Order: sequence, then structure tokens, then C-alpha cells
Amino acid sequence: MTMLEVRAVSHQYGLKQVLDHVTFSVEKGELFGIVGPNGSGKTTLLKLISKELPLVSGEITISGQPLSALSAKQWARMAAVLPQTAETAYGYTVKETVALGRYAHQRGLFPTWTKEDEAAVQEALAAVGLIDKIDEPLERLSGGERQRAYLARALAQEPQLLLLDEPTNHMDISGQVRLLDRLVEAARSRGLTVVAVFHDMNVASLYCDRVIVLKEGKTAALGAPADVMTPALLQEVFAAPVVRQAHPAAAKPVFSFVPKGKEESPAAGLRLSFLDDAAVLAARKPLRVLSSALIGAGFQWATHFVNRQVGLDYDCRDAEEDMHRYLEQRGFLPERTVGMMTAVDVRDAVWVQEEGEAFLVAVMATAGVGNAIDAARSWQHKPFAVKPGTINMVVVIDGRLTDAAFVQAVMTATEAKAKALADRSVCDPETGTVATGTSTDSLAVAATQTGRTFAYAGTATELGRAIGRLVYEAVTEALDRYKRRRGRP
Ligand SMILES: Nc1ncnc2c1ncn2[C@@H]1O[C@H](COP(=O)(O)OP(=O)(O)OP(=O)(O)O)[C@@H](O)[C@H]1O
Repeated sequence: MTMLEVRAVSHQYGLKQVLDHVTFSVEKGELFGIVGPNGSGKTTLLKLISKELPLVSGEITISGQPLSALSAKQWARMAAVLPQTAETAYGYTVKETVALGRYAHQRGLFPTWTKEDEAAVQEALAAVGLIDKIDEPLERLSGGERQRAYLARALAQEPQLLLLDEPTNHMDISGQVRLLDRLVEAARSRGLTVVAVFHDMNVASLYCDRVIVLKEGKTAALGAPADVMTPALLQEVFAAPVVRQAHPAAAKPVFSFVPKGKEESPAAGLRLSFLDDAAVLAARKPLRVLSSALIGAGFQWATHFVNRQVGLDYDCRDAEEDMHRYLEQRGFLPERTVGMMTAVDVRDAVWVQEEGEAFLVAVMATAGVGNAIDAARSWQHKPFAVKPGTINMVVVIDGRLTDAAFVQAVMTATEAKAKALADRSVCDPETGTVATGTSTDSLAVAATQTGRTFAYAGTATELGRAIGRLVYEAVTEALDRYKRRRGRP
């Protein structure tokens, strides 16, 4: 069922056209977002829907009834508004403020306060988390709390349509999440329709079923956030570079604006150094990393790669916590560090790099093959305890990699490592077949994300060829050093 219909709505302030033939409709129970840069007409649109501004051009209906046919009280029984900046009415308590929302439901010349009124007020206060402030004077609340009190007033109205202008303004992160979760819940459970102006693109993406993107009063896009909020559109509308990524926990896109200056970053400025028990690769600027490492797994931005040496008898049960402590004790920020472990002597770390015309690939590798394993036959192994003794690799690329290129770089590096093991005849001791790796290998692929863009890094691409060759070279040399050291008395 259509709750709100906006058809060819235009608006002018004097000679200035601020809305130009805007058309959309919102279904009952939908959470609909209005987004766009400053001055694009969002608030004006909301004011026209809420009858705060007279509608001169176009048509707006609520539940099929034209706005002009609704009296103020009829309108208030259907819709509630939370404006961008609500006036602070001095002398009222929180409860009295919220109780004003019940006005539209009261009848007769001398309305009485009913059980329903009380229940609606209590429920609205609970929804915004202000029960404990119920008797506080409004002016003693913080900006965020006051905003929540006004929202409670709108909710107490028990509207079918809720119009919000930047509802999470002034709110801290927990207040925002609580409020938005409640709105979604109200939309799903009792069919409340919400139309809200959002400045934060990520909030709009995470919470709205659909959005309209306004640019200079015109519709730039209309649809589900994942479909319409493309980097190209946002870049055009907001005139700022935008990166779109997948949310780590929800199937929604998240957006980051790229600060100026980042583009000009020079090459990574890599340096390999050694502590007593670790090989440390340091970059001058944070690198974007995809890794399977103990610390910093997944996608991260990191400046340091620490390959820590532990004894063969190291107890791996609390390895992550232990590594975290180790990094902190040695002055590395765990949030900016990729941390790996190995039982190999880290002085045998191999460091190779190749500088092509327009890009650079560098690889650090340590190799110990005590746990060598054939991935195709590992199912034949008896369950075994995880032991350190591992092939660890860090592949650094001076270039801008797409997510596909990151994953392909991981594949290319893994295949090249397997080939190095095959060519050095490293065997899985349990199956007697050629090993493809060890049971606890780690890999980090890091990129400067500046300069030339690489869409792919498969074995046939220019980047993939460099990765394959350098990984093969580094792992082969690391295996030889491992063998030589073991051969020594
Ligand atoms: N009362 C008014 N008289 C004249 N011009 C106005 C008036 N109200 C808004 N405007 C202008 O209309 C344009 C649209 O304003 P509006 O408040 O709708 O934009 P917005 O998208 O909500 O902006 P913001 O993100 O800054 O809140 C702006 O250029 C603004 O300066």
C-alpha cells in the first residue's frame, strides 16, 4: 500500500528554484531516505510534505488523500515530524514535552489524560532510552538527549508516517544505533512509514530500504542504496572522491571519502630490519593489506609487518593474545601491524624486489617445512596439533589494487609458493607426496593504493607475472637457507 506519493513537486524561494519536478512514492512500512549535499533541497522537500511550506507546484498525497484536503488535526493524526532544529520550549519537563505529542488524539473541549495516552508516552520514552530523565526540565538535557525527547514526542503521536530531518544529529554512536534500530523495528512490526533526511551516507545505506539522491533540487537517483549509491554517482553529486566497500557484517555497501593529498603519496619506502627474534618490514605510509596473519587478518591498513620467531615447542593455544602483547611490548601498534609467527631463524628471511618501469613488487619470505603438507592429501592425515614452522610471505605492491586483484595476488603467490616446494622436492612426510605448503602458512599482500591501478593480478597479467616470479625466487631461496642451516651442526 502506498503511504506517501510525491508527484512532480517543484519549489521556488523567490526566483530561486530549489526543487524541480521531484517524483517518488513510499510504501507503508518503508524506511525511505532523502540524501544529497547541502542546499540540494532535502529540508524543503520535507517541509512541503509536512505542510510547513505551502505546495504550489505538483501533488502530494498521504494514504491517497491530497495534503490540501487534510486539516491540521487530521494531518497530525497521520503524520509526525521531527524538524532539523526543534525549538526548546523552556519550563517543560521531558514527560510534558512528550505528552504534547498526544494532542492530536485528544477530543472535546476539556480532554482528559487517558490510559492510552500514558502508555503511548511511556513507550515512546522507553524507545528513545529516556525513561530515567522523565522529570528533568528539557533545558537541562544535552543536545542529543533533547533530540531524543523530540523524537519521543513524535513517536507518542503514534503516527503512520514519521518525517525526520537528520534524526541522528548530535547523537553519539550508541544513541544513533539504538534510535535507528528502533525505527526499523517500528517499520517492520507495526508498519510505520519513515521518511528521513540523512547526511551520513553510511547510515542511509545501512538503514534505508530506498533512497532518493537530490542534486540541486533534481532527482539524481532513486532506488535501493546498494543499487543507486554507486561511487560514480556519489562522486558526481558530492564532488568528492568516494570509495565503496562491502560492510564487514551486513550485505550493504559502506562509503568512505578519500582525503586530498593521499593521491600524491610516493612509493612505499620499505625497510627491512631485524630484532633479536623478529624480521620487521616497515613502510613509510600505511599499506592496504589482505592477509591471513595472526594479527591483522582480512583487509587492513598497516605500516609494519612483524615476522616473529618462536621456539619449536611454542604453545600455540593463546597465540593471538600472546602476539598482541609481544607487539605492544616492542612498541608496535597492533592496529597498524600485521603479525606472523615462525619457528624458522628469522635471519634467514629473504627479501627480493623488482622495480619495473611503472611499479614495484617486493617479497619477504621465511620458510620452514617441518609441517610440510600436500593440500590434496591432507585429509589422509591424522588430526594434528598446530605447530609453528611455516612459510610466511609478505608481498608488497606499489600500485592501486582492486579487491579482485588482491584476491588474485593471493592465488598467484600461493601457486608460485607451491611450485617452489615442488621444484625443491619438499614432501609431505605422512603421505610421501609433494607438499604444497605447510599447515600454518601465512600470507600478506600489501599495496600502496597510489599510482597505477591494477584490476587483476592473475598469473597471466603483468602484475601477476612479477608476483609469481618474485615469490618463487624468494621461497626457493628461503628453502635453501633453511636446508643449509639445518645441515649445519
Ligand atoms: N526560507 C528560505 N528562503 C530563501 N531560500 C531558502 C530558504 N530556505 C532554504 N533556502 C535555500 O534553498 C536551498 C535548499 O535548502 P534546503 O534547506 O532545502 O537544503 P538541504 O538540502 O536541506 O540543505 P542542508 O543539507 O544544508 O540542510 C538552499 O540554497 C537554501 O539556501
